[in-house]
Amino acid sequence: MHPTTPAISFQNVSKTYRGGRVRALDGVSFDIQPGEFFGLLGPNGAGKTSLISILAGLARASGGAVKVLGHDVVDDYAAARKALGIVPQELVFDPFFSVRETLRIQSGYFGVQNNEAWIDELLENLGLADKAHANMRQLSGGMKRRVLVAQALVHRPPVIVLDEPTAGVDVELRQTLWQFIARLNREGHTVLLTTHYLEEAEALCQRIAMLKLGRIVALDSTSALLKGTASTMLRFKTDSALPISLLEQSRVTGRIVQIKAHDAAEVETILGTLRAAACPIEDLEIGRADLEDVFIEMMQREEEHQGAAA
Ligand SMILES: Nc1ncnc2c1ncn2[C@@H]1O[C@H](COP(=O)(O)OP(=O)(O)OP(=O)(O)O)[C@@H](O)[C@H]1O
Repeated sequence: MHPTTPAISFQNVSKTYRGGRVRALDGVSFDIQPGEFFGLLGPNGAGKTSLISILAGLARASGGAVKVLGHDVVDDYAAARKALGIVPQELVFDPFFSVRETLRIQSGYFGVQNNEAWIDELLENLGLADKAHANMRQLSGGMKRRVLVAQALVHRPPVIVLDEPTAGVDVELRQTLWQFIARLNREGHTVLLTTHYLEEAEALCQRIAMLKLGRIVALDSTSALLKGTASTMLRFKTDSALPISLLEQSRVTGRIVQIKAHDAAEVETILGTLRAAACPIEDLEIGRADLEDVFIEMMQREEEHQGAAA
């Protein structure tokens, strides 16, 4: 393999449904480099599942190409699939096999022999060691999800794809999972994560792509994305209407108001404006903007852009 071959390459990928009436992906292009921990974020319906399904070979792109370590997911399916470890959203298992049997079968599927030592390591690291002989149907939802992760990793894939792996998952599993995935990433595995938990993406991902209505609306290092936005956020509660001059930069949810500021001087100006307008505020907090703020800002910008284009 050439050293610059991307771990995953999306090249002008499009996907339409219902005879072209629904455009789920519209010219998506980006590369993920070997060893990266990459986040793919987007609101419901953005196209994340469509993109991951095409990557996994479960769906066909309507246009463009996807490659895994240089292997086209259609023309060179077996090689591309073997390079991928995909942790799906849905729990699908044969209920009659034990956990260890499930993992052995999956190893066999990828032609990996004598895999017991790695299976033991997976069971240990995912907190499944005492469940090795339990039948799948006896496991709780959280335990089943751990087996899904083990199953995805059983053939030691260089590229790991986690599709909303912690949706509805307890804190303990989230921690166990992230420790283990972070270790695999340090050891050189590439990780692609789709998540709704922005704090997870912020903590784990080196680069992030934001998808909206089938298009990439932002793609940058996590730190650059955070820097590109207003760095400070004022949060407070009020029962009064805000001064008009502050409305544009504010987000109001019931009594809770969040106002973006670029620096300390702007914070002072905002507080001065509130005072001058005799707008009483409670529970003032001044904090750093987080990825959620960036995300909302990007999504709003895109909406304005779409509005202007229409
Ligand atoms: N089989 C299908 N038939 C018709 N439309 C579909 C189909 N699958 C997805 N879509 C549409 O394509 C768009 C993208 O959906 P997709 O599931 O890829 O988004 P997503 O980002 O994964 O959303 P979520 O976070 O809700 O899973 C949506 O408008 C969705 O309604």
